[in-house]
Amino acid sequence: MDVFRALKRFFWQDKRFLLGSVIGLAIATALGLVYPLLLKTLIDDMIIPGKYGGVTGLAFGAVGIIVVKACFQYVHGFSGSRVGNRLAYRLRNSSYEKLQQLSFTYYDSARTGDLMSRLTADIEGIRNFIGFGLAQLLNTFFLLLFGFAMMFFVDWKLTLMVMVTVPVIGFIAIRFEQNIHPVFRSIRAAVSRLTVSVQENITGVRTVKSFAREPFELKKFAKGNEDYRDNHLGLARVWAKYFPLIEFIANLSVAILLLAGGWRVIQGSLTLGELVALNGMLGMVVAPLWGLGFQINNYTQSKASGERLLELLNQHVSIKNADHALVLEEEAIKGHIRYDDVSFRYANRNNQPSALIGFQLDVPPGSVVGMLGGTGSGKTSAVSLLLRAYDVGEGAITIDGVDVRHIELESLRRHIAIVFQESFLFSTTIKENISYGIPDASMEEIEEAARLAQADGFIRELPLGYETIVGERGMGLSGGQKQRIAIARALLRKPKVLILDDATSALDMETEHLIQQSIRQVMTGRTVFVIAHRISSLRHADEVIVLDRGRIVQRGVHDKLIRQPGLYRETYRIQYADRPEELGAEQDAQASGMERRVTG
Ligand SMILES: Nc1ncnc2c1ncn2[C@@H]1O[C@H](COP(=O)(O)OP(=O)(O)OP(=O)(O)O)[C@@H](O)[C@H]1O
Repeated sequence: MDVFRALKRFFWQDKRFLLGSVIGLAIATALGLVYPLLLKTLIDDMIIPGKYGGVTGLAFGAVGIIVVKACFQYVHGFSGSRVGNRLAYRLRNSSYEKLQQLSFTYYDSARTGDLMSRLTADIEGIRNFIGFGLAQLLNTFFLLLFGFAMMFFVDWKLTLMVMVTVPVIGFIAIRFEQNIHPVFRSIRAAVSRLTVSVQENITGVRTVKSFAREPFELKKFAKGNEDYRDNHLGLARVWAKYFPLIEFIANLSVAILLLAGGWRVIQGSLTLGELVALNGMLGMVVAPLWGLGFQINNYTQSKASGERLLELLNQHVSIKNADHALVLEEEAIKGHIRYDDVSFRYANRNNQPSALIGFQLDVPPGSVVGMLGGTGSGKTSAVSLLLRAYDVGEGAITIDGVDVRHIELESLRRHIAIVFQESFLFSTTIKENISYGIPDASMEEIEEAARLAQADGFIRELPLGYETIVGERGMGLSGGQKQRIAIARALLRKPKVLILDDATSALDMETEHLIQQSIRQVMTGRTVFVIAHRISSLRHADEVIVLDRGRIVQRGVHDKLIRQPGLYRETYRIQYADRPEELGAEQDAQASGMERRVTG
């Protein structure tokens, strides 16, 4: 019950409904137990003595009981669904809120399908148990209590005889629970694996098809499906082992009653009505014992679901606000960024070299920093640390002298806009995608941002213009179009710091050049980080950092770097190799100290 104790905060405020559900069912059940007593009265007091006058009254009494019983059943159903649905609602909200709080580190290893199944199937399992299963489990207990109390009242000796089977059934039920719980846990895990595989297959369907890997995917799915089936077969095996045992022992008690009770009726120490009543009551008590397996199932299943949800809800949030964190005010922030001897290693890469080592950088407000380096050299990691996607391992990053760890997260991220390598668009209109960071932006502001990002033109050519729905539910856009929408989204925020992480890689050089000009115009006096593999994206930077395996190996302006041997010059040579005249002219210009713009 520890799991449910831990989940108490989600349903305890509705304890009245929980109680209503339990008490409603308990009273309805207790009323059901009155029928055998009515039968006893009918046989012993009316049929055998031949006094038929009371039969009508008895029938009306039975109808009355049916009506009251139905009312209490309604209370059970109504209260149960209230508590269950409210609990599920709160759990969904809290889990979703937790998903928003969890940091990048968590998502580095989380699987979408698994999270989806926690938020749907697992919550559903808990809703069913708290809403109905719990009341039914308690009802079985009440039924045993009231049932045997009434049987005691009719004939205690006979009742004691049939009761010997109850501890045996109880013992088997407990063993059953112990055996079935791990099976349920693995069923839930198998469902989650299956969901992950379907979700990944759908998301990556283009890759699957273009590599003609459908047979492989089918095989992979079949493996998961087999796993799921085998788990269910395992469940069926446990059922098959315990169910007949419980049924046999339950029926044994009926046989004991018929044998001993029949003998006593013949002897005259028990009336026929009493035997019929005892038989009826025993049937009522034994029936839920058969169902005990189902209820235990329900309980263990929802316990397994609860464990999975608690695992998510109790997940440690590694990046959060420090006590008395400083709120960065729009007017006060200058944007002076410093990396002081920063080293960093990803939590899931303990045995591997650090992503950044001794990273030192001073970025005065209003400057443009370029970053170049091979794949995996640490460029994205360096900028991710600035917005606290992760916290530095050693050293510190400061903005205007304040350690980013002491700045309120929301205000830190409000002033930094990042355009990622892969632009993500939500399944909504282009307009809403651009205004994602500033939901109340005016149409003019949105259009202006799109113009700056060279996106306005193609957006207007779409049949529904800015109202066109894109993303999963909408129409597809080219990589370059998506990048431009993502850049417009960032520019609309007029951030103090703009980070372009290979954000123009899908654009032709001319468009890229136009966007660079816009950015220079919008970001005057503000700080820009440009991560790129193209020299044309970096050549106007105030300082270019060249990274290799997490270390800064070169730094300086374009003019200086093309004269030094190293990655920058190599990249420059490769990219301009097919235009030796430009390379030559460039070098001549350098020699004569002239400035010449290369647009590529
Ligand atoms: N989320 C992550 N979890 C674990 N390791 C990571 C993660 N992101 C990056 N790494 C590793 O950290 C190192 C630096 O990666 P980073 O993404 O910073 O490189 P990069 O220079 O931006 O590369 P690219 O140009 O390919 O984007 C690499 O070894 C990479 O495998």
